[in-house]
Amino acid sequence: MAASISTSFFSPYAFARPKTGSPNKPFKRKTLQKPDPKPKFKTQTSRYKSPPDPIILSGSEATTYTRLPPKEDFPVPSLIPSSEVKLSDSAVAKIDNEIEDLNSEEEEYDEQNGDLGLNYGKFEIFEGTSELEYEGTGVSGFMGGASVTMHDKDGNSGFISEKFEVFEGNSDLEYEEDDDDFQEDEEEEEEASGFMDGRRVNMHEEDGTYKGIVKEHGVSAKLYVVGDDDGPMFGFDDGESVNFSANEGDYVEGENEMKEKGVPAVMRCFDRAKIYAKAGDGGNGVVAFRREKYVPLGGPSGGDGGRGGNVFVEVDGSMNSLLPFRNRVHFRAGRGSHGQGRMQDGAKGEDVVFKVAPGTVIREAGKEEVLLELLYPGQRALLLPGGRGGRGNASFKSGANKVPRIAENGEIGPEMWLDLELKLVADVGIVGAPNAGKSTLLSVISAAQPSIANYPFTTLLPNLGVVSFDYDTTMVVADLPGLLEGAHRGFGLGHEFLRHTERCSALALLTAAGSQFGNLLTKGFSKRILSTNEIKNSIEIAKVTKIQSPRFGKFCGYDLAMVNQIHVVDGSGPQPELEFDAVRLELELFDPELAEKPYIVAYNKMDLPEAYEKWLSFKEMLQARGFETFCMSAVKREGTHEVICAAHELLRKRRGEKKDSEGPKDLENLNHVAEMVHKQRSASINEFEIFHDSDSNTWHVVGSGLQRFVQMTNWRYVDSERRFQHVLEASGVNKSLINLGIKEGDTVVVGEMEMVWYNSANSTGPSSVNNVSAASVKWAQWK
Ligand SMILES: Nc1nc2c(ncn2[C@@H]2O[C@H](COP(=O)(O)OP(=O)(O)OP(=O)(O)O)[C@@H](O)[C@H]2O)c(=O)[nH]1
Ligand SMILES: [Mg+2]
Repeated sequence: MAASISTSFFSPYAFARPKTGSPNKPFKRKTLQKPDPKPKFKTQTSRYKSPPDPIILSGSEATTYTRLPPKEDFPVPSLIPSSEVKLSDSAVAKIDNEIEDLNSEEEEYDEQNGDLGLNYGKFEIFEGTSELEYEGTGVSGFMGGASVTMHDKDGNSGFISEKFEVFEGNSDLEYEEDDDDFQEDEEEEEEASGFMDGRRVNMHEEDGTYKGIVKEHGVSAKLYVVGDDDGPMFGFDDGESVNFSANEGDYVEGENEMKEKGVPAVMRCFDRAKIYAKAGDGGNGVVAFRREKYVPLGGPSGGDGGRGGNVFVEVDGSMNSLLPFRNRVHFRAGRGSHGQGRMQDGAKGEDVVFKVAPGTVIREAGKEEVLLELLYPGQRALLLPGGRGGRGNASFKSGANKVPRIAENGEIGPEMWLDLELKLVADVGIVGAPNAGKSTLLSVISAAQPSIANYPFTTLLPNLGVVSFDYDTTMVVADLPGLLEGAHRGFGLGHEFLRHTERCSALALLTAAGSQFGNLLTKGFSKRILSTNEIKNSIEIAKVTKIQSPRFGKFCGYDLAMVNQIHVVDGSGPQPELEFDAVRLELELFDPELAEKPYIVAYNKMDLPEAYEKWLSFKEMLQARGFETFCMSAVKREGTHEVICAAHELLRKRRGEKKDSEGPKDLENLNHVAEMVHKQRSASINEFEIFHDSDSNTWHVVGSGLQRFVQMTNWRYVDSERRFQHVLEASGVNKSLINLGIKEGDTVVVGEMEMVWYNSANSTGPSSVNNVSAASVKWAQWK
């Protein structure tokens, strides 16, 4: 109450008015220097992140790829020169040698022809592979089997003929224009073209901005470029900064970082996304009075506003990538309805739920701290709670004030930019003996490019690939290191290894054990098969290691339950049946549960006569044991489709079973983020800090409780101002300001309100609030 304020000699008045309340005075925005009293959850940091690790040729890094399903008519170079293939000189192995030859040849060529040449580094950026052949003289060569026209030194003639499919034969990037048009455009309007991520884009001028269209996976994205011809140019593609330069090879950095060149957006967005979530604002309360015949003095009847909608995040077991977030970035819950007369409260705002794949980690954008780690299908977390509805005047009725003319605004819902990262969990693991053709299979069914070579242990770390059946149906397949002797490859990799395998559960388990085998082997068991006991010991050690790393253990536990297997058997081996049994035994010894997971058997290398001959007996043997077996030639891409269809069927069944049997039971309470947000926002009004800006004589009162109070105060109502004065007094703000030496005429800023300090002693008296305000208040302004 105003009277209580008068007890102090320096009785302060801080007055506030909304900007609309001052029709006569011009609205002025005041620049405040410090501090920044921004609400905690409005953090907006750069949308750019450090670039992903470059893709390298060696198979020693865990890599993730995705692409559309292989098409029969896809223009891939024939790798098999004749019907019979000797592994030692198989075409796939040959490519490695050819790359080496190419490198040396290329250097020679550059030396001889100073001004024409092949820019090897340039090709490397396209997904890091180098199936690149050089034809010799002239200005053309071959890459991935497609003709490539070389550039001259200026970089302005020539381009890769055909479409972007030339890059490893699997990218669907293509230009809008065809080549001929492109050449013409280039001559007529040289400044109207440039390079984005190494690709030339034709631009046209429109309203002073250069615009162009880049087509990717059949979807065209508009590219806007600003800048001048001399300086670097920056482009924006779907609002995202892209590297764009006038000259090929120039590198233009984005705001904070550079993008990985040549990687289609689909791949970049596969396991990362940045989204915006905002909970709904609360509805406003209203001031209303009951007016009814025969009911004199009906009393206040303004209802409360409805609560804003919440933002939930839910794990969807059928998702295995974050690609859907390419289409939708903003998730806003509905706002609560306003209250109405006759004590009618507003309706609650609509909730919004965004779904993520199992294994998704959520962080506040730009921060390291993990907010949520969502592993299990069905898990649901309240991420942002909706804003509280404002109270209507019926709620302010009290013995002292039976006719309250006050109602609150609804609380603004919290908002947050979130970084999502998917720590991928494989749906299917390809297991088998070393050299069985596991990596070859993965390379054929997905866009993954694992190292393939005709010797055991080529694969040291898991490779992941996404197999797409259509745009909606995909599964993640992991190519695992060879199982039998692959164990001893773990030696020396230690925890580096674990870091990489974090994303691939099944593998993680197997290889963790492997590294222990490796340690044993180095202790003198080298080059001989371990005894069962030794293997069991190793497994125990491995399990302990696994448990020591909580996250690792968590993923392992989860993945183990999820992973199905494609067991690839090398048909060309001396005894495929024995090889098959040995791998099963290994799995069983490692973890009986793992061995019991559903699997299909794929008998590989059917193109080789020795495999073909043994196929029938192998099939009969497995049929007798009740297994369905497929035969295929991974290299020739024959029979692989049936294998992945069967694997997918297995997965589908399993997902169905899991849904029925497990469901989201015993799920831990994941609402801690919402609780944290709520706690921060509803801090007590007594918790505040005061900062003084002596240049402008401004006092900033910063405290989330007070700021929230200001935001929810509806200044249209007379009583609001009195209540606000009371809060300033009760919270101790006035006292603190006096102690700090505030002087008459100084500015006080609380939340969105700006007021002038007034000493009541100089005024007509504290009780006449209205008079004082008329005489002294500088109208409050919204910042
Ligand atoms: N003829 C023939 N050769 C194949 C076939 N599939 C794979 N190969 C060859 O077998 C060799 C081994 O293939 P990879 O895919 O590296 O085998 P892997 O199982 O991944 O081997 P590790 O990673 O060492 O365990 C390579 O030389 C392949 O070219 C096939 O269907 N037919
Ligand atoms: Mg391999």
